[in-house]
Amino acid sequence: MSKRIPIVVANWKLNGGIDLLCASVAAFIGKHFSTKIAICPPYIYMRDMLNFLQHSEIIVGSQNVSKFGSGAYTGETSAQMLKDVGAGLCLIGHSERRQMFNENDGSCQIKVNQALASDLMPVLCIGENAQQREAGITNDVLFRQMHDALADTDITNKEICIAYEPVWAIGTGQAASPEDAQAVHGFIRQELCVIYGVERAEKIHILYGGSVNKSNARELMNQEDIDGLLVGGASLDPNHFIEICKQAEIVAEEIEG
Ligand SMILES: O=C(CO)COP(=O)(O)O
Repeated sequence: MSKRIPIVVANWKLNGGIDLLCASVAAFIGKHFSTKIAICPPYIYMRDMLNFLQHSEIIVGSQNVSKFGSGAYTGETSAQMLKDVGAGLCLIGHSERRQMFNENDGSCQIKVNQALASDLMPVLCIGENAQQREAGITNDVLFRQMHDALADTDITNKEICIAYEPVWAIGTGQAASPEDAQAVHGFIRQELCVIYGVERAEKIHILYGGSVNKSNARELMNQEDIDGLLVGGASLDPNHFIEICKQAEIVAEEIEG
C-alpha cells in the first residue's frame, strides 16, 4: 500500500457546465475527506468553483497552463494567473494535448518550470500508447517523457506530481491491472530517484489514470507506488466521484491509523 496520503484528481476535460459545477459543489461542500481531492474543470469555471468552495478543502486545478509568462499570446493563461485566482495545481502534457494540440516533452518541460516558478503544483502526465505497449517499449517511452520534461527542474521547497495514464486505458473502460500499473509506477519511482534523489523521490505522488471507477479504485490504491488517481469520465458524476474518493480515503486512513 502507498505510503503517501492519496490525492484524487477529477479531470472534466471539455465536459460539464453550470449544472455539473453546481452538482459538484453541492456534493463536496461541508464534507471532510482524509485524502486530498482536486477538481480540474474547464478554465472558465475555475473561478466560480474557487469561490463556491473557498471554505472547503477541495483543491481547484487547471487542465493546462501556458508555456509563456505574459505577452502577445492570444488565448493563453499563465501559471501566475492561475496561482493568483487560487488554483492549486495544473495538469501538464495530458495525452489528449499531446495528440491533438502538438504538446511534446519540450513544451512540457517549459510548462513544468512555469508552474514551479509560480508555486503551482505541476501534475506531469505521461503514458504509452497501445502500439508502444505491444512493442514492449513502455519503459523507454516513459523514460524519455520523464527525463526530457523534468530536465533542469529544481523542486527544492516545491511540489510536483506525476500521473501515469496509459493512452490505451483512457476512456476505454479497460484500466491497467493493479499489478501492471504497480510495475510501471515502480519504474517511474526508480527514475524519480535518479532525477531527484531517493529521499525526495519517495515523497512524490505518482497518480494512476485511465478508466478509473468506483469498482477498481480501491485495488489500484492498494499498490505500493500508486499514490492517487486521475479520473476522467467517472468524475462527471459527482456521486460516482465521491465513491472513488471514499475508496482512496480508506487507504489514507490506514496510512494515518
Ligand atoms: O484522461 C483521463 C484523466 O485525465 C482518464 O480518463 P477516463 O477516466 O475517462 O479514462
